Amino acid sequence: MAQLKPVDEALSEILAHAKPISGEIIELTQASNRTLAEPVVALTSQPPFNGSAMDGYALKASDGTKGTVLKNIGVAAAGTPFDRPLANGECARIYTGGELPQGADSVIMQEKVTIEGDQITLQDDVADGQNVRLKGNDFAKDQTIARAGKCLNPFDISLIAAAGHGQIKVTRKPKLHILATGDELVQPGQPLEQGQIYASNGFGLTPLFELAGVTVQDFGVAIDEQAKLEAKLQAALQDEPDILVTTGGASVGDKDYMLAALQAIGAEIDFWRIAVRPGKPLMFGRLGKTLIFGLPGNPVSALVTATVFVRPAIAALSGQAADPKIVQLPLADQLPKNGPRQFYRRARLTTYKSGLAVDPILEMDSAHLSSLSQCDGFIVQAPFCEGKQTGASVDFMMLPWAL
Ligand SMILES: Nc1nc2c(c(=O)[nH]1)N[C@H]1C(S)=C(S)[C@@H](COP(=O)(O)OP(=O)(O)OC[C@H]3O[C@@H](n4cnc5c(N)ncnc54)[C@H](O)[C@@H]3O)O[C@H]1N2
Ligand code: MOO
Repeated sequence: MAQLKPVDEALSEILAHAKPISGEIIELTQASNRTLAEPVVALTSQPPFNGSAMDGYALKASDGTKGTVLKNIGVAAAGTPFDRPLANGECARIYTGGELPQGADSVIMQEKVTIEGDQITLQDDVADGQNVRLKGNDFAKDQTIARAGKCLNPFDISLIAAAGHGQIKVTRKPKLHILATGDELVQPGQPLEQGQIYASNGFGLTPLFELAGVTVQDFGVAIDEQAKLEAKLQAALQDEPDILVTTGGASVGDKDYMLAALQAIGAEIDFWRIAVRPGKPLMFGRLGKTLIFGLPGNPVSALVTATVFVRPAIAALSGQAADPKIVQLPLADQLPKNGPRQFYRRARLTTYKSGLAVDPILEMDSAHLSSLSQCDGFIVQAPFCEGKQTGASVDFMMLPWAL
């Protein structure tokens, strides 16, 4: 058998073909989890004026000595500025978010004054600039506030709104099609006959990919006949998705037609079989602009390889830096040594000596879904690496929903 391709080599080859796709303008309300196609530059300074951080009185710091009596000459409310400049010995009532009147440079909280008619007496000293948010202290007009390639989270979206943008340019959402294979597969909800199992892969892969920011269409199940598989593949490729993901038929059994069927319809296969566990028979190829991932049928293999190989490709197509989110954490238990393939070993987050740690799950079967469902991520073990003792540090690929 040909040498298995190392994981890093396979990933670099995949990423070399996953170039960022075109951009489109969208409403900011639709921006969650979308990736910026260009930097966002502030249309205004934030705050746009010198404003108060407290409900109280705007004054000149030169008048701000404890015991001073000031005359209150008006109100500066948020949205309704006070239009007269303050003279020495004067103050203005101001609310949080109100613009400082001209001449004022400081604010005293209302709890720190006593009031009598239109006069206030300061109960504390006031420093220059106290309780004032200076214009542009958050960001300045024309400042870049978010970089191209940033996948937008809710906090980013508020920032962009505060900078005045109702629309932004993001990369188009990649389109991803899924096709399963296997005579034995039955949709959940249907009765199961002898020898059949439920088709579970598409159900996990769809949200896994959607969380990564693509639009998914599931083309169902192809039966194990090469001509029928070719027809199904052609249907799934017809409107040129950015990615096609198949599961099953990737190994060497007489009914494993995926490689032959992909070649027969004209796909160029870049590689088949990787030194990865689980997921050895993974194939990667291309047809036109579509990247094709032939994942193994075993459910754990399919979901792990989708995480390790397909998600970075989605990130790259979306214009993001591929970021596998690997962190170093101590082991909460012993870790057995590894064999010849890079192992993505199921593991749970836990605590060890009152810090965050990972607990390896010993189940290794690539069809065992309940252990996969219990894991928070994968300990990444290089080929042939030695076992490790409790407390030793390991590389951990955290799943997006882990914490
Ligand atoms: N002689 C060898 N046999 C196998 C090798 C090998 O190197 N030599 N590799 C093994 C490895 S590793 C894997 S992984 C599997 C992958 O096989 P296939 O990709 O051909 O997958 P299938 O045979 O189609 O299915 C395997 C298993 O998974 C179930 N399955 C398939 N699709 C689904 C689905 N959509 N939902 C749920 N379950 C699914 C299927 O019923 C089988 O039980 O090959 C090993 N064999
Ligand atoms: O690679 Mo297979 O997924 O080990 O069973």
